[in-house]
Amino acid sequence: MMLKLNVNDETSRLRAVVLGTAQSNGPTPTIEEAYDPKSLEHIIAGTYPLEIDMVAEMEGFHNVFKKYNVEVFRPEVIKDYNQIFTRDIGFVIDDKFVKANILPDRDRELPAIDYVLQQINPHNIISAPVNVHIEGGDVMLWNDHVFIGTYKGSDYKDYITARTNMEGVEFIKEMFPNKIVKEFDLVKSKIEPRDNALHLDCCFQPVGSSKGIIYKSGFREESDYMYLVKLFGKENLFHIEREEMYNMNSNIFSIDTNVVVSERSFKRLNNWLRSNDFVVEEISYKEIAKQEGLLRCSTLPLIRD
Ligand SMILES: NC(=O)NCCC[C@H](N)C(=O)O
Repeated sequence: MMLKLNVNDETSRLRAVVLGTAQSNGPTPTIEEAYDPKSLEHIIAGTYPLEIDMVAEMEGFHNVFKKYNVEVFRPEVIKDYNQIFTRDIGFVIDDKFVKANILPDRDRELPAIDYVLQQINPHNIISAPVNVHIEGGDVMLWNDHVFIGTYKGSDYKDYITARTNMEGVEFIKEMFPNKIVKEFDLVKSKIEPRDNALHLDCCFQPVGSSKGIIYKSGFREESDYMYLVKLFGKENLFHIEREEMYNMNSNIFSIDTNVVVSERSFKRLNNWLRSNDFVVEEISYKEIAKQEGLLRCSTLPLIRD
């Protein structure tokens, strides 16, 4: 049976997804090996998460998918390799699977889902030229729109936390001429996770059919933030603070327009969601959060209604 890919937004009823794995995550990385500032912070502090705890957290996530009868694919396990954040290794737009051109430190992750790609019509798989950098955490669908996080600074190449370049934005425009592609210039830091929007989903994400979660200071340009305010309406955006951004509140995950998986410590956000008639499936994900990724980052949706 071939997979009939279909993703047009972030929140329609989910039918099939790739969920990353924390199995054989490997030993705690060295300072030199870290490729995001939050992992770095925990490596230095001696609080880097343990595999056994992260595996348990991902099982909790998997159980929510089972409850909602979502078909779940897992990557083949590579020995001692981090494969938690499947989101970034590729993404689906409409019926096309776009292979990401990811950070070289992470380039073994994509071949581990080859068995999934083999169930997709090869005409629907897109590869980008080598000058294109793009990761799935920066790509977000909103009906006619594709939102893309990028970094426009001339020092782009110095930032290991800048993962999507303007060539990546142009590539998506060329491949999807019928979409309105809007890029967002994100703040980046190599050393302070509170001032680093690693991907767009670390400072913004739509929920439901008309709402969104946003961290204003994640955007280098106020006009980019204003674009989303105009599109969604200010009253529909839940604004998070610096510490909430650091804890990754914008990185929850939607199973349906009224069902959201969230971290149980996100009290203020979860209350807002419930008061707006969302069903909030609360799970524990605080250990994985130490690696500067959360629930959206751990998933790669293949089919939504
Ligand atoms: N979409 C995301 O924000 N993914 C999180 C990736 C975290 C991982 N430590 C990285 O730096 O690539």
